[in-house]
Amino acid sequence: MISLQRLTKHFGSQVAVDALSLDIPAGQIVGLLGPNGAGKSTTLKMLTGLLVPTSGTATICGHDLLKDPMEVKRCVGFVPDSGAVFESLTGLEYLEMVAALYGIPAEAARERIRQFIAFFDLSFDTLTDKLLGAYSKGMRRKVVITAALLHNPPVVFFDEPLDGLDANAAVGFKALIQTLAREGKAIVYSSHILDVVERVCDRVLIIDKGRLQVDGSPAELVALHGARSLEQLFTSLTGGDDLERKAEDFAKTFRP
Ligand SMILES: Nc1ncnc2c1ncn2[C@@H]1O[C@H](COP(=O)(O)OP(=O)(O)OP(=O)(O)O)[C@@H](O)[C@H]1O
Repeated sequence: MISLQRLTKHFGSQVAVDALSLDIPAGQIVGLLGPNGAGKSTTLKMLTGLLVPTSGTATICGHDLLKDPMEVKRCVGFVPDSGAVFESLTGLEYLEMVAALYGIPAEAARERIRQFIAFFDLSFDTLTDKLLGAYSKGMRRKVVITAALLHNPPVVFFDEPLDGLDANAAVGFKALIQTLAREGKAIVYSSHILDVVERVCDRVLIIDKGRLQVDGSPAELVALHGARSLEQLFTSLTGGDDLERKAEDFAKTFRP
């Protein structure tokens, strides 16, 4: 359903994403992990048409990213880590605008929006009366997730989706993506919350400096590398050795 073929992005002389090649079938939840600056967001931005690759390409639902960008956009939903929205619209205005852009008829859009606000426990009054600029971070996140799923895309990319969600909403969200995957959607989930990734994802990709380091199920990878957990595997692969000693040395600098 998603196929990357040597997907690459340079920013000047810096290689942010370095010849990534992989395939993701329908119904799979894939965790995209990597340290800060590894190239995760850049990869997702290329796959959603927000950044043009320097070389390589990808196909999504059979559509080539470079040759067929509009078809690709129809097939994907994206929750970016920025959570940026039009702050001077109400939540409902924003969602209706997104629905109109995807060509969803107004009545069907209202019904879908109603289902999402019930799921996320948002009040309809908040959605109609308050401008998005006045929403809390978590409320805004719920609206952005709703917007990404409104057109029922077969492929969904989430960049740190739990950021700002309270514990109840996070539990609901995890159940939601597992249900979406069972219905056949391919889901790519970029996050730093490793224990959630370990529990929710069928497959984990760890990238570092734009290159794919490992690819497999969490249990497989942990066993293969003789690690105690995904977190330990992650720190050993991505240069996090000696973190406790470094923390102690750093804390010492605050001593009088
Ligand atoms: N628009 C840009 N212009 C120049 N450099 C960029 C741009 N966007 C990203 N980069 C660089 O590309 C590299 C990869 O960044 P990216 O945002 O993809 O990392 P990330 O894995 O998502 O990191 P984080 O976990 O911190 O969000 C970084 O070194 C970053 O500074």
